[in-house]
Amino acid sequence: MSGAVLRIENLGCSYGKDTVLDGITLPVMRGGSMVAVLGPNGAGKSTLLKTIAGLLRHSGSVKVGDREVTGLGQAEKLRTIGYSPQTAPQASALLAYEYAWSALRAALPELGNAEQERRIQTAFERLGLTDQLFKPVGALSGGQRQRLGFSQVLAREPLLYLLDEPTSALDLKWEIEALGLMRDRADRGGALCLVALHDLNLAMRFCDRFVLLKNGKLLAEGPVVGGLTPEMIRAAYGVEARIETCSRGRPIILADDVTDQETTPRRD
Ligand SMILES: Nc1ncnc2c1ncn2[C@@H]1O[C@H](COP(=O)(O)OP(=O)(O)OP(=O)(O)O)[C@@H](O)[C@H]1O
Repeated sequence: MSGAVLRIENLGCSYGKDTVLDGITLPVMRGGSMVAVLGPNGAGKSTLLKTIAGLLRHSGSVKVGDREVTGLGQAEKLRTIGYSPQTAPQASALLAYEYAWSALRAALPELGNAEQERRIQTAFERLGLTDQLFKPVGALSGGQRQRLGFSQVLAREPLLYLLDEPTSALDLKWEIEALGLMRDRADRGGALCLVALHDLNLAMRFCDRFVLLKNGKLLAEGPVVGGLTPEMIRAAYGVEARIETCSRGRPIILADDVTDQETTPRRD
């Protein structure tokens, strides 16, 4: 594959009889971009990322470079696509370092020991895990475990990152560090990153574009700054929100009230 280019056309995906993605067509996405995948619970964000990762059968087309993702072999997929699921690594007796190293060895055996070690150490340093190297995965905190899962993907240095809520267990500092790292991979490494997020302010701060899903359909897409509007937020989430400018000149979203009658408890 020559570069990080992703083409999605008329994508559909079902679980049994239930259609959960329907007719999703997106503009071509290229390396250097970080795209927020947004939408309420159950909108289809994880399903979209899993489908792009080639993990689910689908209709329509998902092309990574000039190849259908379903046509990529396992080794090629692991080299090209870094998919990080919503759930952090399961507790186990493996040491954190063994966990990361065995995954990297399986994905990129051609790297050799020295380069594998260098990449893992770099990823651990960037994610503040150096002190946890020799701890069993089961002895890590939830946020440390989530960072460990992320380190495994970072160490592979793929062209395409698919991160499903990578900050859900992280504290304020590590939210900024983790998404800053991804922004850096896009800006300086030419990677393309799709990241499912619930925090719209993190999306506004780190991503350049967004894809907004609702009920498995594309509600809107575009540049985050100027493109994501209070009307879209209301339509997607049933929440009244304002977009204001903070003292540093950055846009900030303030959520005021739930407006969706179906999800507002009656008081009478
Ligand atoms: N393995 C599965 N089998 C059947 N239905 C599923 C499965 N996984 C997800 N779904 C359904 O598909 C729909 C989309 O789920 P998905 O996990 O993609 O949503 P999401 O936008 O990532 O949600 P959340 O914000 O809650 O993580 C939901 O209605 C969900 O119930």
